[in-house]
Order: sequence, then structure tokens, then C-alpha cells
Amino acid sequence: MARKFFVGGNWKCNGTAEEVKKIVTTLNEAEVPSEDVVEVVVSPPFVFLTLVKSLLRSDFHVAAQNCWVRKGGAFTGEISAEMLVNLGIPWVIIGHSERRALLNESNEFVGDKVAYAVSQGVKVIACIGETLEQREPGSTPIAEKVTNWENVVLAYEPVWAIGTGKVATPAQAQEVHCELRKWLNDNVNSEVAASTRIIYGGSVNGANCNELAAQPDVDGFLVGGASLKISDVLSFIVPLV
Ligand SMILES: O=C[C@H](O)COP(=O)(O)O
Repeated sequence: MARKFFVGGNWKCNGTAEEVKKIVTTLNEAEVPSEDVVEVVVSPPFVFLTLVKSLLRSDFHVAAQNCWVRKGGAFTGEISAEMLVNLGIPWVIIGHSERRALLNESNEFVGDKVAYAVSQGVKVIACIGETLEQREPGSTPIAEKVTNWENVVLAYEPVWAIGTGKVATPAQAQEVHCELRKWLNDNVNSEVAASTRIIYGGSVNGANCNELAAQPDVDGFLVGGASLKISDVLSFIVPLV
């Protein structure tokens, strides 16, 4: 089964409304492959979600960077999956290594969040850890709790590559992605293993994206820094035509 290439731009905790509008304008004016070929999703900070959604071209989509683990309520500062649905935000990033490291999000908590968001109809970019010792316990709660894998993209992001300029080699990325696909085969089922997109994140830019994209098990990217730069934001989408 062909897996549609996925390009996610994670803007993290960056930008002003004016800067965000400039990036969106650049994206809107670009000639890019059809959405049948590449799925493009940008993830602004929460406060800009509605702004970006209202301005962004209709063939690109918007993701939140986090959501609460279950139904909303007395959880100050949180945003629920139901709210994302209410706003028409189709995607959410869950379990990014920055949240795992800085906010102590555990594997179980991340697994519960992924399952709850999917149960509410929000599609999830689920980020998992770097080493085999981290990847397996990180993936197990997701595998145990998620029933609808159609709405999950797995993002492999080696911590040493995030924001450092040290990108994994295509061979390193392929090795881990292949191992993850085998893990899905053994722990979920062969259909999910064949159809789930496994994307790579960590210092992706226009110069290294094509070689990474050529790997059979690299189904896309989650891009941080380069997705915020007007000069770079198209560089990892357009070459994929
Ligand atoms: O979510 C994106 C990743 O953390 C990668 O960030 P980066 O492209 O700035 O290395």
C-alpha cells in the first residue's frame, strides 16, 4: 500500500502574529505538489491556530502542538481534543521529546493522550524516543491503547539531531524506521505496519531532505527550525514534486 508523503512544520514556541502571517503567505503563494502526493501540515503555537487556519490554503492543514489527556475541565492552561475538533483543527503533535524532557511527560501519559485524541477524531503525530530502549517502551502504550491507526503518524526524532544541525544520515534514519515498522508488524499487525507513515525529525532542511526522502521507510518529515524560515520553508516541500 502506497504511503502518502507527509511534511509537518513544527513552529514550536516561536513567532508573532506578523511573522506567522508572512510564513503562511509564502506557503500560500507556492507551487507545490498536489495533496494527493504530499500531505502538508503546519503546527503553530496554540494562540495562532485560528489565525493560521483562517489564512492557510485549503490543501494544507493545521496541527496543535499538544492537547489534554482526556475530556476538558478544571485543567488550567490545557486545551482539550474536543476544543481542537470544535475549532476545526484536524491534527495534533503528541509526545514531542521537548515535552517529555521538560514537562516530564511519561510514556503512559503520551499513550493515553494519543488514544484519547484519536478517539475524539483528531489525527496524531506521535513522537517517539531515540534509542531502542526508549522507542520500545515509548511505543508500547501507544500500540496498546490506539485502535484506529489510520489517524496516527509516527515521528522518530533523535534528540541529538533536534535543532543542532546534526541530521541523521539517510542510512541511520532508514535503519530505525525499518526497525519501527517491524516493531509495528510484531506488536500491532502487518496491515498497520505497511500503512503507517513513519516520519523523521531532526535538522531537516532543503539540502538534506531529498536523500532522506529517498529511503523506503522514511515517509516524511517533522521539521522545526527550517519550517520557520521564509527562505527555507518551501525547500523541503517543493523538491518532492
Ligand atoms: O519537531 C521538530 C523537531 O523537533 C525537529 O526540529 P529541528 O528541525 O529544528 O531540528
